[in-house]
Amino acid sequence: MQNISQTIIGLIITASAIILHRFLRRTNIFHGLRELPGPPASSWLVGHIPQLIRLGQIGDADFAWTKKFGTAIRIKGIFGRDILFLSDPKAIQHILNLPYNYPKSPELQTFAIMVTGRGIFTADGERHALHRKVLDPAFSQTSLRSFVPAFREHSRMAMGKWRDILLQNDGVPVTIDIRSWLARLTLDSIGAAFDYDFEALSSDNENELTNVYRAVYVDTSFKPSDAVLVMQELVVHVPEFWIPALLRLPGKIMKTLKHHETAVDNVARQLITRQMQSIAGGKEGGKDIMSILVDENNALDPATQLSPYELISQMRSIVLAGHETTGATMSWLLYELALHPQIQTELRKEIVAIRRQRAPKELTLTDLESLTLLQAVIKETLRYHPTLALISRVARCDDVLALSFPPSALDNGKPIREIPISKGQRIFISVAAYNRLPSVWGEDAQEWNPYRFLQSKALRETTGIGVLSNLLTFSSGGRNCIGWRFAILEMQVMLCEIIEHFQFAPPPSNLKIKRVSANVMIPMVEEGDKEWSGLPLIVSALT
Ligand code: HEM
Repeated sequence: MQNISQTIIGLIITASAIILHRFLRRTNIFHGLRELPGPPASSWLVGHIPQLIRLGQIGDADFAWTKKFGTAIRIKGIFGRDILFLSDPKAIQHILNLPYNYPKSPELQTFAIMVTGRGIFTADGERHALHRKVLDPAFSQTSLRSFVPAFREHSRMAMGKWRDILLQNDGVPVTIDIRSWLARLTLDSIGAAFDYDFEALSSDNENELTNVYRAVYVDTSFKPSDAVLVMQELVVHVPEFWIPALLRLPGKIMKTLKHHETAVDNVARQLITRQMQSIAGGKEGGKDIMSILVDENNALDPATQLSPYELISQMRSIVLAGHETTGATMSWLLYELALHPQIQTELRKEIVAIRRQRAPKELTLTDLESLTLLQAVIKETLRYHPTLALISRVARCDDVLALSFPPSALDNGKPIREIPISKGQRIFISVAAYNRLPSVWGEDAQEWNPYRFLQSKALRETTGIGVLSNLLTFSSGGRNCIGWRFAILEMQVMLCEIIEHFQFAPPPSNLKIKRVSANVMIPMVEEGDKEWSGLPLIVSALT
């Protein structure tokens, strides 16, 4: 009897120790993060998450906290969890250069599996490296060059539709929801890169697929309630093999995700079958992304090859990651040009001048590269409006992070130069805040000013972050955006076509444009007490 009670007491003590240990780890009472400054949280349940993704405009909290507390801050997540909130270049660089030591945080990973399956976006470690190896050739310079005619053709198709709208209005400038058109244009452009017509532009209105994508972005993540935020945290504990069952649950979010899965998987299956049949028939494979992917995969040792499910997930990942991000960036770009008419005119002059030199031939890639203001306008928009404003990670092992800008004037008077990181530590990397650090971008970092990219590099602090001009917008390190060159090229082509022929002015004054979080940062219109996702601009035709 005594033995039994001793065993029970032993079990209770062990269980309590485990619970206490987990609690302490979670709240970081005893380690380095407790020294860091940060804003007070008004809710234990959801911490600062609403400020980041639900209240005000996206980036507002990031800018205010960074200005007040510095580039390494402690904030609160769900159930009082401490989160390291970073905009510090050295610390960010370290984390992103070790992608498998700092994988995606579990709640993001679970959601990403629900949306994209098991493709490049959700693969980890060696499997992720294999996904990149198989995909890299589809994003080579040669491959990208072959997509240019399709980018051009689809831009012209969208412009033809805008001309029709203007004609119906007797040529008088008209308000057009540019975001909806750019979402359709970028969806068709990425479809063309898969040699598939999503028919987003040719349909009279938004078609089933464009609606599905809009729903994936807006319905699943715009202004999530506290209950949804807590659910996302709890779903992490559900084993992965239950995810297909979760997608069958009732409710708007699950219904949208299931609808998206079915719609895109059907297309992906058709494309894989088409390429397999070409190979079986001895025909030369296509040059589109899926054909290259299937060919590269077939060349691998059969033991390591990607499964058909992984190939399908690959298409889901690329189409999702590749169209709305570019569409939203282009929307913000045209919005900024509408707000800065002088720069819009100067950009048009640059484009028209090179077009006159080349006519009747199309512009070459070298021509596009030579347009310095065009490059600067794209880079400045990527800096100012990063469509993925927050990158979320978790530490897989203990580590130490060195800082570029140690927070000074702490209570004990000692600046913190390094932060000890414990295994399991959640980290939010604020792309929005880093991209506007005055210490990196200058005192006018909070202004949209493309000329900063035309000044001497010496005027800006070089952080070595990212794939392009110190920007964090395409992330950095081994999990950077594989499609960044695709996005830049597509935007260059679209911009050349559109700015030459159309002029943009700000939306009517009763409409207020806000930057909101809906998986990506999208424009939201406030019209009285109504809110809708879109970006209406006043458009006039020039030629
Ligand atoms: C302006 C447009 C774009 C922006 C701002 C952007 C941004 C990003 C960012 C920040 C990441 C890292 C996410 C993370 O690790 O949590 C990422 C990853 C990715 N992007 Fe992009 N992206 C853009 C366009 C594209 C395009 C056009 C494609 C494909 C055609 C693409 C495909 C991908 C893929 C497949 C990944 C996952 C890479 C990996 O995990 O190895 N993106 N993107």
